Formats: sequence, structure tokens, C-alpha cells
Amino acid sequence: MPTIEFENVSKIYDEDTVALDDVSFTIDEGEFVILLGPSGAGKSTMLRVLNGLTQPTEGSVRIGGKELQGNRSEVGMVFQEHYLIESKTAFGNALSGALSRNGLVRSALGLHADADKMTALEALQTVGLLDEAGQRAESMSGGQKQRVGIARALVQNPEIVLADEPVASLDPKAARDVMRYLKKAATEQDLTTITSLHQVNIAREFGDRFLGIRDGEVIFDGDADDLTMDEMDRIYYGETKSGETIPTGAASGEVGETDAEADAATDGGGRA
Ligand SMILES: Nc1ncnc2c1ncn2[C@@H]1O[C@H](COP(=O)(O)OP(=O)(O)OP(=O)(O)O)[C@@H](O)[C@H]1O
Repeated sequence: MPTIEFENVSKIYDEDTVALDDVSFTIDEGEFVILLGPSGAGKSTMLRVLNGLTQPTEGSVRIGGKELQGNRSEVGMVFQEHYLIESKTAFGNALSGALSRNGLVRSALGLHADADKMTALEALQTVGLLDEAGQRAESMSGGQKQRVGIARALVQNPEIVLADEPVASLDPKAARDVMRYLKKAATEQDLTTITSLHQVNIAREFGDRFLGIRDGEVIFDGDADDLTMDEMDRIYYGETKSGETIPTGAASGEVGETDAEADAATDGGGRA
């Protein structure tokens, strides 16, 4: 399993949009990392750079010591929108994760190797959906669909799984279920996993390590114990122009609210 290295990575979308600003960090194999940060902080850009979907403007990204070039098949992606084929079964959708190995034509013709079919069933078992393998996606709940999305990523046989706000559209219970299965898969298969999340409570429950991103910079890197209220404020609200940390707690609500809720609290006044 590879180590992920970001070295002085910047991504500038246009002259004044610096999405990543000289970011450096290393993630060891098997780590379950959660990206936190306000909207527009650069979390998705970081995941897209890692997946080879976006090229960094400067710096280098290495996976297992190799410079990242183009789309990487060892990187499985789970999206906020699950992008399942609604008319297909959970099994059919999971199996489509083998596309990158088998090619479009073989997959379109349904010419899947028995080994791939077995992998798809195993992946569905990992996410607790083996009994629903024959159920069409259109009749599944949002949480179940997202778990099929994870199974599809697992069928790709990845070494790294990236999940971009995988539970954003789910209620708290379904969100926890999805995260539980994602963590289970990561633990069982020793996957390096990076997930961006807005739900801080859920993040704290499942993350081993947290990267706090703000204005394209990693301003926090630590575990749940390090992720204090002060640090949450720094990640979500930043510092004053004079460099002072904004006073903690004033109208920010508790650690555990989503940043949207925290923003709402701020909008309500109290944080100067
Ligand atoms: N394709 C693009 N073209 C131009 N600017 C972009 C593009 N994608 C993202 N940006 C900008 O880059 C910055 C970082 O965006 P990014 O989507 O990475 O943040 P994020 O932390 O994932 O936000 P969110 O939590 O809202 O998804 C933002 O200012 C955003 O507007």
C-alpha cells in the first residue's frame, strides 16, 4: 500500500483563485484521514488532484514514491452524488467498478470474469448489502445507494479510496451507517482513505487523523484529541487581520455542528 506525498502543491484555477496554496503533507498507508474546512477551502481540489482529475499548477504529488500522472486506477473514488445506474441492480452497479480493468466493450457486453463477479459480491457483503444484491438502485434508500457506491469503488481493487462529501445528502443515521461501512472496508482491506466531511460530529467519530484546510492551506494536522474547539474555530473562522485568533466559542455553537449550522450561528450575530 502506498504512501501519499504532497510536496509544495499549489492549484490556481485562474489568476485570483488559489484553491491550494503550497500544501505539503504525507499520509501513511492505511490511514483514515478526514478533510475538514469551510466551503471553498480546497478540499475537493485536493481530492481531485490526488485522483489525477486536476493537475496541480505547482509542486508534486507522489503515490508510493511515483509521481502522479493522469487518472490512477489504484485510486477509488466515492462521490457525494453516487452516480449509480438506477435501473441496474446493486450487483450490476458494484460490478461496473471493474470497468477500468475490463474495458468498456467487454463491460457493455456483460462479459465479466467470474472473479470480478465474486469481488462484486464480496464488496456488497463488506457494505452490508449482500442480501440486496438483486435489488435495483432506484428502489434503494440514499444511504444504501451510497454504500453501493463504496462497493463499486472497492471492486476497482483500489489501494486508496477518496470520498468527497459522501454523506452530505444523508440524514445523520444513514450518514453514520455509510461512514461505518467505509471505515470497515478501509480497515479490512488496509486501504488508505481520505474523506472530506462537513459533519464534524461524524468526522470525530470515525477519523484517525484530520487535516483542517482553510484558504487552500493545511492549517491543522492532528487526531481527535488535538481537534479542540479552538482548532475548530481556527479552521472554520480563521484569524483576524491582525493575526489574532478569533475568540473561541462566541456564538459558534458546539463542536459537532456542521459548518453550515455554525455559519448560521455566526450570521445570527455574536462573533465579531
Ligand atoms: N473548476 C474550477 N474552476 C475555477 N475555480 C474553481 C474550480 N473548482 C473549484 N474552484 C474554486 O477553488 C476554490 C476551492 O474549491 P473546492 O471545491 O476545492 O473547495 P471545497 O473545500 O471542496 O468546498 P466545498 O466544501 O464547498 O465543496 C473555491 O474558491 C472554488 O470556487
